[in-house]
Amino acid sequence: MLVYKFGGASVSTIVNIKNAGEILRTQPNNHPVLTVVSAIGKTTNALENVAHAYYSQDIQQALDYFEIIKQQHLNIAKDLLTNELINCQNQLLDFFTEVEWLLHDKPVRHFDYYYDQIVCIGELLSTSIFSHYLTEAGIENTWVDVRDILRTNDNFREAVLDWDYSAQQVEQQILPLFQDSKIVVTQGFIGSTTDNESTTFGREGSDYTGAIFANLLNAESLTIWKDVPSVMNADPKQFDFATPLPVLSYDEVIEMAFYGAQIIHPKTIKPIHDKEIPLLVKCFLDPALPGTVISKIKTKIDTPVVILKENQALIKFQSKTYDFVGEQAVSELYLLMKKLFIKPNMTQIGAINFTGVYDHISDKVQQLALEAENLFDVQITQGLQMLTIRHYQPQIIDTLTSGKQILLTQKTNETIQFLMQ
Ligand SMILES: Nc1ncnc2c1ncn2[C@@H]1O[C@H](COP(=O)(O)OP(=O)(O)O)[C@@H](O)[C@H]1O
Ligand SMILES: N[C@@H](CC(=O)OP(=O)(O)O)C(=O)O
Repeated sequence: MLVYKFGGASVSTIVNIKNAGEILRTQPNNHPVLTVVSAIGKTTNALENVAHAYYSQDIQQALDYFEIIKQQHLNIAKDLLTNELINCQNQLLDFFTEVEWLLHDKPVRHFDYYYDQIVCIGELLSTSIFSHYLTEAGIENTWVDVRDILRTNDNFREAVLDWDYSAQQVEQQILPLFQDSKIVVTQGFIGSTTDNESTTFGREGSDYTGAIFANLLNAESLTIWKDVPSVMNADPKQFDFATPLPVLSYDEVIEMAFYGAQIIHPKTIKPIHDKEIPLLVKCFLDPALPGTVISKIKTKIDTPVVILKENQALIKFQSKTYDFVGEQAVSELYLLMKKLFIKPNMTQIGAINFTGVYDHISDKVQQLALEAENLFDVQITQGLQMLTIRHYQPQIIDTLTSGKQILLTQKTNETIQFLMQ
């Protein structure tokens, strides 16, 4: 059993969808493949706009945004399909109706609940189109609504998997499907509660879904198909010195992901690490390239690995009373962060202040600052960059920090970090 994950980029155009189909058709040894697919291109961002417009009760704006998404998907289906077109359109229309019904109701619950009910549709649409395309191309497959399989709690936007229940569903519902066809197509990123409410695992969470299925199916490997030749020592879109890393250990990749390397979602590693399942990162544009093999084997890395995170916000929490910021104040701050599902990328503590650096997800950062104002004087600095260099050398530090104002630095034997502007 193999698990393949196709991200938004690998199904973003007609050519890419056909290409992903060919990867499945020509997959060596004709293994059964559980295929996890993300929303097409940047659909999730577009659906986020629908959710925000809806929650601020600008219904017309929400419907207008949604109309664009509908047309984009209908156009892709029209361009891609002939025999399967009607079946696919009918399935798409059912999903559209689900969202439109919701958009006509008044919001009475928390934003994160509505976010998940709306945003989950991206993966349902993409998999419907992809599965119908495979059928049309003569590649037998079965489409599955992953919300019938992956059960989560109701932490909307950051749902936690019920492993036992989901394992049962995989055994009872997924495994028998492979008797009919070698390929099962399902959605990344989404799940569902016991009350059949849709949930999501956090942005870019489809890699995690791939890892969940690899674990539950005891897969031979998990392959994540990307638009780059492999995992590299930096994002090639940001740095032209980026070079491929052909082999990596789970330990290295979990650190890279933790520090913000956009190539793999941080939650992906644990489920495959626990069953020692290799993770292959391969290029969908050229499947013959070797890509990167990630496994438990420790490898020495000679080249510095660079991660640059943009859009960071520094929040300085200063004691209002000139009392020390001790364990009581720090634990209250962490409880607040837990409540808001926001985690610091870097922290520093002084006598009368605590400093945290966060991804600037606007609603969360503002809310944290606002709620912390009961306890601290709060000051936010936005628009910062966080540079992390693993296996650092003096020369690369000089090159990458030259001309920058450094606001914070942290250093261990392996990793150096700079918050800069
Ligand atoms: N260390 C890295 N090595 C390779 N690519 C990286 C790295 N860090 C970030 N990237 C970026 O990750 C992108 C692919 O990931 P992503 O866009 O999330 O794909 P998808 O949405 O298809 O899963 C690449 O285009 C590349 O710009
Ligand atoms: N579509 C979701 C989940 C995801 O993982 O997407 P991608 O595989 O394209 O990063 C998102 O954009 O957050």
